[in-house]
Amino acid sequence: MSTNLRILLLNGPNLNMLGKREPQIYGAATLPQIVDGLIAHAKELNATLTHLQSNAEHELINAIQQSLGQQDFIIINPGAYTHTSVAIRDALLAVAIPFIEVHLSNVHAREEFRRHSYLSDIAKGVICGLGAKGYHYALESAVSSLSTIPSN
Ligand SMILES: O=C1C[C@@](O)(C(=O)O)C[C@@H](O)[C@@H]1O
Repeated sequence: MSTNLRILLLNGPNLNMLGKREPQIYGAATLPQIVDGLIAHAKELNATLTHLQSNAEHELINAIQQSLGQQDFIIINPGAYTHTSVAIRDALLAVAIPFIEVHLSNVHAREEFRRHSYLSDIAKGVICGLGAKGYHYALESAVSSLSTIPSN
């Protein structure tokens, strides 16, 4: 397996409130607990995981832009920006880094407005409704897809 795959994990608005925020929907784990588990998992898979959570759309966009040439894959839970942000879609299209969209909750089993995503049709894949495990499945999928790309 190749080494040093670089994966950027982005979490959007209100995901810093995990653990306190509607735990019946989003679970009891805090974001630091989830991220620590993912960093450890990434290490086992010979990947480096960098994380940013932001409540500000422009910070997420800046992080996506700065990923060009620096990151091999993006795992993103855009939070509510999923349903509103043409700008995050455009940033992901601009850098053309493959990404997986993750949601803790099953957005299709909730309010109607959560069913539309500005990102899903350009994502490599979408995982929703599986709680924090969804991030781990995304990580495994990212590493396995990157590891099958032949290197020179
Ligand atoms: O903030 C969030 C979290 C979410 O992305 C999820 O992880 O289930 C689903 C979004 O609809 C919501 O706005």
